[in-house]
Amino acid sequence: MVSTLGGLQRYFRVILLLLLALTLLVLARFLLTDLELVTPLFGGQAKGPPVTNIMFLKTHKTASSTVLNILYRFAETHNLSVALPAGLHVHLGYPRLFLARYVEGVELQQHFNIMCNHLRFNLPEVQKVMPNNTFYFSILRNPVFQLESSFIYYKTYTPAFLRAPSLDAFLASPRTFYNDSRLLKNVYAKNNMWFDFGFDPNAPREEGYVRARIAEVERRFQLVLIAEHLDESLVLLRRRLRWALDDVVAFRINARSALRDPPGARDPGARAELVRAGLAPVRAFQPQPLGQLRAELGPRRLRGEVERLRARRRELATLCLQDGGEPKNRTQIRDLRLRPYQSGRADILGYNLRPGLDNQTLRVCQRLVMPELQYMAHLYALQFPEKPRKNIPFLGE
Ligand SMILES: Nc1ncnc2c1ncn2[C@@H]1O[C@H](COP(=O)(O)OS(=O)(=O)O)[C@@H](OP(=O)(O)O)[C@H]1O
Repeated sequence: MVSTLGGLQRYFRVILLLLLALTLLVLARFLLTDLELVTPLFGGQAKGPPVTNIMFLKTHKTASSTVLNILYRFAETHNLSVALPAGLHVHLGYPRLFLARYVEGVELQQHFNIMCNHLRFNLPEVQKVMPNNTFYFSILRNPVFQLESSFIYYKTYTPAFLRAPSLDAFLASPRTFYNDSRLLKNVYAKNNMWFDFGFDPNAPREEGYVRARIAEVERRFQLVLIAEHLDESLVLLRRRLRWALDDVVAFRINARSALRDPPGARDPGARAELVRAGLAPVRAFQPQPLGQLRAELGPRRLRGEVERLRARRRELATLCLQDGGEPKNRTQIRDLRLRPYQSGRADILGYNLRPGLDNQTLRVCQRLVMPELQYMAHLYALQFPEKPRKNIPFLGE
């Protein structure tokens, strides 16, 4: 009887200890989560006012219009000056190397807060326009996807693409179609991101040369976003710029309709082919925004931040967009101010807004979906009311 009692006591003690351990575990987990909730967002982040002097090197076909929309909205909301293309131009001199004189009003106003339109990077000239404490960042995309996007978008403009019957044919034998001598029109066909950074896309593929150029980029650019991990990249951008969540929430701008995609470019052989053909020294860029973020925030917090960003985007899509945010093709977009510029063989998608939005909501929603050219023209009119408006011809189609 005594031994049975002793056995029961031991049994209950073990159960009690297990329960205690379980309670502690639950409590610890709760406390940890709770701490994350109560500590200010991005605890450990350098404190200070939001960063407002920013140079974004907008590379081609890399989700850069989505980032541009973020910067335009921030500039407009905070009444910041933007280095916009002069006169009726829509680029800052691209594909020529950037010169300060391509910026409207540069002779009157020496420095601007934000520079983000397409340009070919040329640091000394950029420095004439941007303040010393400017935050420099850019964006890169997997060169295979970038080239696929570029091929369709510039199909009817770039000689190398014009001559190629299909993307597969181009990838199988790029030299058949690409000609160095037509560089300025062929920039979209070879190492386009490399070219945008101001480098020579036809330079010999020497390891030392490539490494030296990458070191230059690393010295100047505080951050390089990766299109394939855009949400994580935006979390990191927000952290660096000390911005609010809504400042970096954006819808996908300038996407192509899937119906017109040619098959083939995404097969694994295509990448090898691209690299073999010398089309992608950019592959040597290996920035690690995800690695940096995981180290800074920890994987659980990073997941939480990305989820917060996505949840807010879903919320805004429900608030602003027709049909739950389903992108629309050019014929479906009724408001010309919201119809994106169309190019080559691409069917570039945009959005319709929900009818019946009140004025304040309409303003916010319009800006979230306003295509790049229209937004640039809008900012230009605000910044230079005395100048003739930018002419956006396709609006009249
Ligand atoms: N959020 C997000 N995530 C991933 N990818 C995105 C995103 N936003 C835009 N995109 C894709 O980027 C392509 C358009 O790039 P750009 O805006 O840089 O084009 S442009 O040079 O300004 O014309 C275009 O690629 P393709 O659809 O492959 O053509 C867009 O779909």
